[in-house]
Amino acid sequence: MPEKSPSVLILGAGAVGLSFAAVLSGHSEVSVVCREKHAKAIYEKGLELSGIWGEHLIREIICYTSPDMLPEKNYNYTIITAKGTDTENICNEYSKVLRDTTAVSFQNGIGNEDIIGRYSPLVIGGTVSTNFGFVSDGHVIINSQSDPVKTGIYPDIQGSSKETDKFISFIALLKKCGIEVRESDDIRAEIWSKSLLNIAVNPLAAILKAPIKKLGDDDLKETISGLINETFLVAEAEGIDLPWEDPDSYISYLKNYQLNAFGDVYPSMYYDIISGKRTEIDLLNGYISKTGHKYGIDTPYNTCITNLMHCFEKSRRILF
Ligand SMILES: NC(=O)C1=CN([C@@H]2O[C@H](COP(=O)(O)OP(=O)(O)OC[C@H]3O[C@@H](n4cnc5c(N)ncnc54)[C@H](O)[C@@H]3O)[C@@H](O)[C@H]2O)C=CC1
Ligand SMILES: CC(C)(CO)C(=O)C(=O)O
Repeated sequence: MPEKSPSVLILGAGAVGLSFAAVLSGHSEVSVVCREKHAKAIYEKGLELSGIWGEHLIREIICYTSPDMLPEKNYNYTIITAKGTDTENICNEYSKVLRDTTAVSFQNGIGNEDIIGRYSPLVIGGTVSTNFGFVSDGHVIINSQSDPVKTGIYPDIQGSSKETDKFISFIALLKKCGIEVRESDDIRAEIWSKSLLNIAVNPLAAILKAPIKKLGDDDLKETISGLINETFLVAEAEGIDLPWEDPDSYISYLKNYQLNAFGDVYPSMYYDIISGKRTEIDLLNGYISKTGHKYGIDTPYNTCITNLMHCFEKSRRILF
């Protein structure tokens, strides 16, 4: 069979990475770095994808479970979909690959692209406002979505024409595979905008063991306002141009649109907690707390929720 072009490697392929692998395999040669249990299931029965991005069963996915298994090869694109807590570690393990590729982050949180930029000559940032989960090993499901994928050259579009061409080809590939995508000339602002949702929703849903729609409860109004107000202040200090005029305009959008778009599903942080894993709190609320401190901005809500999540992480690890 002739090799499909371009070549894509997905590093840290779990719910998000395997879903992208399934759809990208239509028009590219996809390899994934994943855990043994998924590799085994994919080789036995193929990679299965269900849900709103369509039903797929793909047999030609190449799986690797360690750096020494990778062939000597320059991948056109290397997409990182590991949790933000694992970004540095996975970049380190796969640094040889990252040296000669365009690296893309499809992760939550603030700071991943800065880490990846130390390993790769060109970084494309991305935000994904879609809910992904597992049916079983090697079988992923996409439940709901509030926005298209947004991507842009990180930190801004001031790249060379060669870099811009690589970015344009990447967008074209996503579109060809049927992924709804918007290009952004200010991906930092997009990452902060997407993080507002995760900052407001993820830790509270994890602590309350509640689906996303429950975050509209009046009892949580003050807490969510506190979290978002502080994030707006820190964003301003960082020179981030958020697309909402003020915190209340974003909170209306959250309540009237985003909470309903996700409804009954649970955010990724909930699954981290119930499976006893570390969460991405330090790249979200923890990032606001730490950066606020740098500028002398008080962030009591974000600091409190970050500390609570750290305690919760520890106790869940003891319980499970
Ligand atoms: N699940 C969701 O609905 C959404 C998740 N996100 C974000 O996307 C990112 C990925 O999330 P998920 O796919 O849910 O996480 P996941 O935990 O399902 O997948 C990450 C996978 O990477 C693997 N991994 C980590 N380090 C590795 C290494 N060194 N070698 C091999 N495998 C390694 C993990 O074992 C795991 O299987 C996170 O930043 C998350 O916040 C964004 C939007 C929605
Ligand atoms: C968009 C959302 C809330 C989808 O589940 C997400 O980013 C997450 O789960 O972390």
